[in-house]
Parts: sequence; structure tokens; C-alpha cells
Amino acid sequence: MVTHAVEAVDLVKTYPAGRKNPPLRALDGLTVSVPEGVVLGLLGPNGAGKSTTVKILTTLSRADSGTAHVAGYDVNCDQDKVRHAIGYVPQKSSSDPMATGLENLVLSGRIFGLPRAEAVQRARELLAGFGLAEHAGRPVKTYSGGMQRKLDVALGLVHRPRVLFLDEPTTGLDPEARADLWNEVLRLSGQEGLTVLLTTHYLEEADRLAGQLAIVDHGKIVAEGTPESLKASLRGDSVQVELVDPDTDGTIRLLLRQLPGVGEIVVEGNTLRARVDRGATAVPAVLGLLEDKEIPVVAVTVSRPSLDDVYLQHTGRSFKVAEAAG
Ligand SMILES: Nc1ncnc2c1ncn2[C@@H]1O[C@H](COP(=O)(O)OP(=O)(O)OP(=O)(O)O)[C@@H](O)[C@H]1O
Repeated sequence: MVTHAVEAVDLVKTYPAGRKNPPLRALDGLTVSVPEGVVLGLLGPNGAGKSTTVKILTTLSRADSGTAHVAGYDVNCDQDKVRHAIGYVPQKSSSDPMATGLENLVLSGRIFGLPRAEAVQRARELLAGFGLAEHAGRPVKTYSGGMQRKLDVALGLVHRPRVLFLDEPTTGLDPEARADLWNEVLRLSGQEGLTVLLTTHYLEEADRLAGQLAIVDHGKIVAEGTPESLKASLRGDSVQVELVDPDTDGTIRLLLRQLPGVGEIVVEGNTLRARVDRGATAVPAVLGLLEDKEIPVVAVTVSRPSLDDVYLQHTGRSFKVAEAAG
């Protein structure tokens, strides 16, 4: 039997939106669960409701209705037990920039009730685990962005939680630091059996890091599964047409739409992305049509469906377009 480290059912959360406006429904019946030892990615564009979900699950906010259990405890009735069972790494760092990495970790351990010697030992263990041992004595303000983020994660682990919440853990990090942090999270989950719920609006992060994905849109989960199963559930291929000039009046989109086997088409700047039944037959047809109409093309590429295609399938819009809309 699968035991769930996190179980949220039908969460609704509204925020006041000013006197003349109806309340904003940030969560609209969100249901999600995370099996023990799994890294679950909550993927959605800005404003989808990811942070609100995390705040409710970490007892920082209360849902208007619905239920949630974390590590078996009710987030409303057993708040202290939940707080001891979880680690929470918020979007904004909670470390003291003037204190050293070691001091930050020891203080955090003391706050969780560890005796001083034990807090120091745990701090040193975490610094070593995250490759920060040689920087233990430096003020955090001198750390690189990647080092600071690793320290943030270490701070969330001081009290050996069973479930770790990471709210957009790699926002603002360069690709190398991002990959480094992904490896740390995978190590924690693989070797230490930690359950991780992370929020992200990076499709690549969701694809690479999450064993399970839940796609959030307008306060609801619209699709769930492993990244592979979600992509495999889409038939056909994705064809990308890069034009010399943008399709400002939508003519090219309409033309392509008429070809047999071509499904939804998304336009992003000079690029048109179409779902097609078979890439191998669609590419020559697309190229032939555009050549006939003397429409200049930079490139046409075909690929297997991506998470962006999965998102499009379930929400009717491309992830980038949803992000830009906020
Ligand atoms: N304290 C608040 N008061 C009013 N509205 C809020 C508050 N917190 C969040 N919201 C609104 O609720 C919706 C969901 O916000 P939330 O922060 O959960 O989204 P998100 O998916 O985490 O987005 P992001 O990726 O930008 O962090 C948004 O429309 C947001 O503006």
C-alpha cells in the first residue's frame, strides 16, 4: 500500500481583492497527494496557486475549506507536529547574511531545540553534505547565489524533517548552480528517502527533477503523473516553424491549420508550434505550403511532445504565454 506523506483534498482559498472586486479564488478545489520518498513537482505559471498551496501545507496559511494532512498530521489541528515533521525553504532566503553559514545552521538547530553540541555537529554534517564545509566560516553575504540556495535547503533540513517543501528552489540561479541543486535534491530523496514537494515554473526543472508531476492551473490540478507518462499520453509529434517575419494577422496559422493531421497551433513571436499526427509527413507538407505561398522560413523542426505540449493540451494555452500573462 502506498503511504502518502502529503494529502490535500479539495482545498479552496480566496483572497480579498479590494472593495469593488469579488474575492480572488487562488485555490479552487485543489487535490494533490505525494507518496512517501517521492519528489513531486507542482508545476504552473505565475499566479497558478503553487505558493498558496505550499503555505497551507506548511501551516503558514489556512484554507477556507478542504482538508490537508502532512506526515499524517492535520495542518489545522496538529500545527506543531506538522512543523516539526517538515522543512520549508521559502522563495526568499531566510538566512542572516551577516552571520556565517555555520552560525546560521547552529542557530536554526537551537531554535528547533537541539543542544548546542548537537546543533554544531548537525550543522557541520549538513555543510559537508552540501559541499559548503570550506565556506562554513564565511559570512553568507559573500556566498554565490548557488551556495546561498544550498544553505537555504540545509537550513530546512536541520531538524531531520520527513517532508521538505521547496518553493521555486532554483529561481535566479545560473544553469550550473541549478543542476548542482537538482543533484542535491535527488540525492536527498534517493539516499535518505526524504519526501519533497517543490514548486516550479521551469518546465525543464519539472522534467528532470520531479518523479511525479502535478500541473496547476487557476488553482486546480489539471494533470498528474510522471513526466514520461504525461508526455506519452499525447499522441503525435510537435512541429515548430520559425518564420522570418511574425505572423501578425494570423494568415499563416490559418493556412497551416487547414493541412490534414495538424492540430492546435500556438504562436510565440516568429515561431509557430503545431501538434501533428505524424511529424514525418507534416514537415514536407508544411514546407511545401509555405514555399507555394512564398512565405520565408528560417527552420522547421519536429520533436516528440514536451511538457509544454502537455500543458497546452490540458489548459488550452502554451506555458510561455500563460507565464507572460501572469
Ligand atoms: N496575500 C495575498 N493577497 C491577495 N492575493 C494573493 C495573496 N497571495 C497570493 N495572491 C493571489 O493568489 C493567486 C495565486 O498566487 P500564488 O502565489 O499561490 O501563485 P504561484 O503559482 O505561487 O505564483 P508564482 O509562481 O508567481 O509564485 C495569484 O493571483 C496571487 O496574486
